[in-house]
Amino acid sequence: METTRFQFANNTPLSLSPNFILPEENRPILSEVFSSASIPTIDLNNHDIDDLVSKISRACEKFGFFQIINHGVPKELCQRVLAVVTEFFQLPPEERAQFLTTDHSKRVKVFNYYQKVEGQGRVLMWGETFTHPWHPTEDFTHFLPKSPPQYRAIFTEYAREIGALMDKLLSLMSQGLGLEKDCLKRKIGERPAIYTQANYYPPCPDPELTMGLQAHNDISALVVLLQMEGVSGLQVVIDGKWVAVEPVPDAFVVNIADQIEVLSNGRYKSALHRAVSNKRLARLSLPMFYAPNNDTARRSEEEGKGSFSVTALGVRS
Ligand SMILES: O=C(O)CCC(=O)C(=O)O
Ligand SMILES: [Fe+2]
Repeated sequence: METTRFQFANNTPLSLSPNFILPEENRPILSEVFSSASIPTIDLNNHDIDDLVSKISRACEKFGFFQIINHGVPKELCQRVLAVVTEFFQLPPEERAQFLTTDHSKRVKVFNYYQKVEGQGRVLMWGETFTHPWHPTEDFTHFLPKSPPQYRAIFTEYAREIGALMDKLLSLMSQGLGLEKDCLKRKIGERPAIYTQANYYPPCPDPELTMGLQAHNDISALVVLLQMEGVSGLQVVIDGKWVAVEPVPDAFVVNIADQIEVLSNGRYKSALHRAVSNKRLARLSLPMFYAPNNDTARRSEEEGKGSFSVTALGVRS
């Protein structure tokens, strides 16, 4: 991937300046990061449904993160979506800049994450993010960029596949909680809030001084993330230690986000994770988020079930 000329859309010079350098206590200590051996890779092409449900359920309970292979989404489509999103980040910065905004209500935007550091103000993360809605059944295409020209067609096809995959995962997770197959999906509700967030991390001369994306929990319900092969960066906390989620060929990373943690009464874990930058190579990650819309979340609250809590599901922690 051509990276040397990468420029942020917001024109911040990409150099190890104080804009990007984190205070020592916030920096990643890469020598202390473990390999991903402990995060399960689950084969979805398993006709023994009880076995599959139990593998998924155990992964959700113990780690909140796992990878899936033989998931049914064509490899060639995954490659095309990564390629076209990469092409988006390779557009001249002024073209991407038309999507720059600090207005968080905007549904399509390019922005840069930052960390607020006492005494230092904002420290920028070493990456640029492009977010927009996706939905397999509703028309979202008018939200998508016209350039690169294939973006809309490829993303529409990809969204359809990921929508079907999300349904399957939600059904397996519901069964793992001892619930009806469609329970989680019903509870998350009609017209879910569905958005993607493409994260582009240029190579960084010293990844120990910066962060691609600071440690966070995802606030949605469920996430299916596609990452480039051969470039690592995603890390998750397991038993108090940072563990690398190395790319597995033709796999998606799946993670439980906050809403399913609450819905499952804490049985399924929303794990803390982050992305570090890479010294030699640019990295692209493409998480697809699935969440209840604001009305569903508000209604649940008004019905007196705590925050978006569904102890009403009868799940015991
Ligand atoms: O870059 C990654 O792999 C992590 C992305 C992520 O956690 C997010 O966008 O919420
Ligand atoms: Fe995340």
